[in-house]
Amino acid sequence: MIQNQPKLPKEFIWAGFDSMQQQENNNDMLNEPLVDLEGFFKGDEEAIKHAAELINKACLTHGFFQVTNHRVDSSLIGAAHDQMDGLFKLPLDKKLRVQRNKGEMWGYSGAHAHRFSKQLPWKETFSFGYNYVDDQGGLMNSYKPIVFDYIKSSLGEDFEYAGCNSYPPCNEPSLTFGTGPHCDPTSLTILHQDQVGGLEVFAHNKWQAVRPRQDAFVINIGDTFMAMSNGRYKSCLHRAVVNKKKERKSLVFFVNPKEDKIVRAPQDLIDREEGTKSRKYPDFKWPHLMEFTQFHYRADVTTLQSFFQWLPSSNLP
Ligand SMILES: O=C(O)CCC(=O)C(=O)O
Ligand SMILES: [Fe+2]
Repeated sequence: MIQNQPKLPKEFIWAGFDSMQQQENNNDMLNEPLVDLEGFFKGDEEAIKHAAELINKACLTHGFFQVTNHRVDSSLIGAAHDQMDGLFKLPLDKKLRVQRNKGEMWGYSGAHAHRFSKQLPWKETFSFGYNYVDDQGGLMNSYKPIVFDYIKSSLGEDFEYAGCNSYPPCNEPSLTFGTGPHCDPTSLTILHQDQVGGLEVFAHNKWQAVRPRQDAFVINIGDTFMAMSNGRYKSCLHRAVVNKKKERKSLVFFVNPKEDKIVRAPQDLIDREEGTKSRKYPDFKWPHLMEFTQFHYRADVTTLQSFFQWLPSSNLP
């Protein structure tokens, strides 16, 4: 297994990459808003207004916040982590039976080696599709109303997929990344991390660590939501670093528009723009951005610009 090697194999070395800055000595903690949803669930108007203000400000600046009192039972979150732990502990030959091959969206993958040849991420992942079924108050049902309504009302039934990440300990953590710097191509990403820590967000011109909170879900804006808001809401630039001693795990849930819907900022939002009132992004459909980021390009800081350059040549319907 990769983590047992004394020296970092060269495919995993990201040194020289611009965004390595501050990898070592990164003690800054992000002061992201922690949004308490208790008042939202109780219908307390003042509390809802306050939560909306916090979220709005976070989305305008760095696209990242955490929510507490989300009403997802902690035992359910614990059970999801237990299941994930069990998956990663399986012997490699069993994991490889569900290997995610080139051109596929789902399955097990070690370092995404089937997609990239260099600057591999120091992680293992399981990716799977998720079809929403009413689970009578379970995990998905509980947070769905909060974050999904806007996307649903403007873009129809959402399409979702999920993943589990495991970042093994690494002998030379400052030379690599668990997940390199990127913005998610998604509409929204919802993540629950264990207590090890390693998620970092680029905010106020520096990389800042996200304090792990067992009781919170991390929410971040992705490129699709940024396009839908005509660039007002920032797609969150983030990365995951690794450490020498501890394995870290995260559960991640991606929310996206339905395949046939056109991603386009609403006209009334454009009308409210100052100055030229122009659209900042061409129209697109989610499957095209997904195709681009899954099979042609590793999501990074400039995914959207690169996508719009690629799109005309893609021959997609
Ligand atoms: O594991 C993490 O904290 C980040 C994962 C991530 O950014 C992703 O899967 O897109
Ligand atoms: Fe991400």
